Amino acid sequence: MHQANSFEPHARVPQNDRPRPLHQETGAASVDGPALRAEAAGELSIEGLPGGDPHGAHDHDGGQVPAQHLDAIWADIQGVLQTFIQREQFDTWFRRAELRGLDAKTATVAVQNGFTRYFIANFYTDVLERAVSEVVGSSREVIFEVDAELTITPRRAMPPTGDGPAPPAHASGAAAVLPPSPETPIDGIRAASTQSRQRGAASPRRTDGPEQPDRPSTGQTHTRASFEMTPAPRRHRGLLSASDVGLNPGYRFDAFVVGPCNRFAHAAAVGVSESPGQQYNPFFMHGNVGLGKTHLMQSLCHALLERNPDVRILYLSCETFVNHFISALENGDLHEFRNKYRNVDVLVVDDIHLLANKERTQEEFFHTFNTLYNAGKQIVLSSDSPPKDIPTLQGRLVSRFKWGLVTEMEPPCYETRMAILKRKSRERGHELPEEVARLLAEHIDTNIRELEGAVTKVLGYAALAQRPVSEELARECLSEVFDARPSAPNMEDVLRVVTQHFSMRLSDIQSRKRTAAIAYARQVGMYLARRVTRLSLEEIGGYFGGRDHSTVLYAIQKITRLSKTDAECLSSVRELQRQLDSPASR
Ligand SMILES: Nc1ncnc2c1ncn2[C@@H]1O[C@H](COP(=O)(O)OP(=O)(O)OP(=O)(O)O)[C@@H](O)[C@H]1O
Repeated sequence: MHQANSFEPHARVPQNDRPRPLHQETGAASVDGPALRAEAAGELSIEGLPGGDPHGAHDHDGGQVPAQHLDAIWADIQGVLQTFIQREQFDTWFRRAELRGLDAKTATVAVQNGFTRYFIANFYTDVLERAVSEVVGSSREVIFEVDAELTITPRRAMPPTGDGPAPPAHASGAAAVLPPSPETPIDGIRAASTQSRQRGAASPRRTDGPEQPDRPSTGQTHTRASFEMTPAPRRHRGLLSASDVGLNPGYRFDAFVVGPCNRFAHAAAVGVSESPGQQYNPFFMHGNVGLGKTHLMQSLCHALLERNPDVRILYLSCETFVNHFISALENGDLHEFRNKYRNVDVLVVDDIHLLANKERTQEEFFHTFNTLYNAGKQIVLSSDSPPKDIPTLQGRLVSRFKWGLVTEMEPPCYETRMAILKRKSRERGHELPEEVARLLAEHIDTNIRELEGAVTKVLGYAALAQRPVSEELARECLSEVFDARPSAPNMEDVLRVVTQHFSMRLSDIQSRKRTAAIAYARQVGMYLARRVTRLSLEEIGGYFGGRDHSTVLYAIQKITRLSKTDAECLSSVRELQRQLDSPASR
């Protein structure tokens, strides 16, 4: 059974591969590349920063950094900011901002409106100043100015809108050339949503819209309109251009290996593709990462488009929906936003669990859902957990998500793993020897993406080394899978030892409850999480019921203090730390 929810943060974040602040990683990084860097580093130096200031954040003239360097410096500051805060927060508050001035004492940051200034000044000054300090090498007071133009003009230097925080630039400046991954969007549409958001000119603010009834007036299948395609002949057939992913040509039903773990979801997806907007509406798939949700959703889209190339499919991540909505609110473009989302035949939203804790967006999604549903349009959703387990999801959305078909994708059984391994190696032009397939299937049992990665690695390694694919070779190149090296403790371990030690339920630790005992256990957990993982304060807060970074910081400070003065606290912390350090006790 899928159990991810209990140990997952409210927003999914990578644990161990977070980019470090740029100066720590490389000592020099810039979107503008080595030329600017060399010029700046060569000419200028800054007090207290060994090796000089990579950006030339120091000038010859009155302490002001020359304007032509500000964009590169800001791009780096944005990169560091993205390692401190979650991407949605970054996108909301900092993506459009610009650095307008930098001298020995201050950094002047322009933002698009007074509300943003108020919000950043009140809630993000600390992180912003830390990021500035990390990049320029010493602290500056941040001063804000408002520039309404930023609402509509594109940023001069914009960090990439990828799947995660902007990766740090590497000192060498040489990017590794990798083959396109099967998950690489093929039509480059991903950036379009951001651009269109920036293009949107301010128009009169309209935050109200026609409300939809809370439930269809009678049974769903009778009252909804039947599924009729909106006649919209288009030059480019495929997903609507507001989609933020392209369809991977390999993600089709016939490339999907069916086993007991996914048989039901597969059958339902085929059913939806054959009669959209009917019995499986909405179609809600949930399961852990890498189990084939995206593959199935995209197969469904391919099949729909093959049947009718004019079908209007909007396919996007929940994050994009949230960002578009916030942007529409800011720009007073709600009307256009609603037009876009409510005039489709099929709405596919990946990672709908990201609606957690976003009240206004949930409200908007509720109305989008109702409009489409009542018009007989198909809604397809994927999530890491079932509707009822998505934290703070409004009851009316939970119930709507259950109206159609909710299905879980489970980890594949051994036979399915074997079949997938063989299929993936055949797709790459090789037959995996039986004993190698067995070895991989025995050791990689929870994530099909990892299974696929292992095939790629083994075949690639064999080709490079010009050796036959064998058990020995697989063990050699997948040492991380086979070596029984004790792994570093992760959040799951922290939560487990803390709940056991204090005899508490995980749900209590993650709840809003503030009784002294629960709050104390929670604080000890946050303290340990900071010591044994590389997660940011924000991320740690996510695992403790969505607490913010200042709550986590407070907890860490409190337990640090207490463990110096209170013997009981010290003994608890020591015992828990011992358990976390010893894999056998975890
Ligand atoms: N049953 C399957 N048959 C063949 N390939 C599969 C199957 N399930 C998953 N895969 C492959 O595994 C990889 C990961 O699958 P996918 O991206 O669909 O997972 P996901 O559940 O959407 O994960 P996430 O939640 O991380 O987005 C893809 O390359 C996909 O083609």
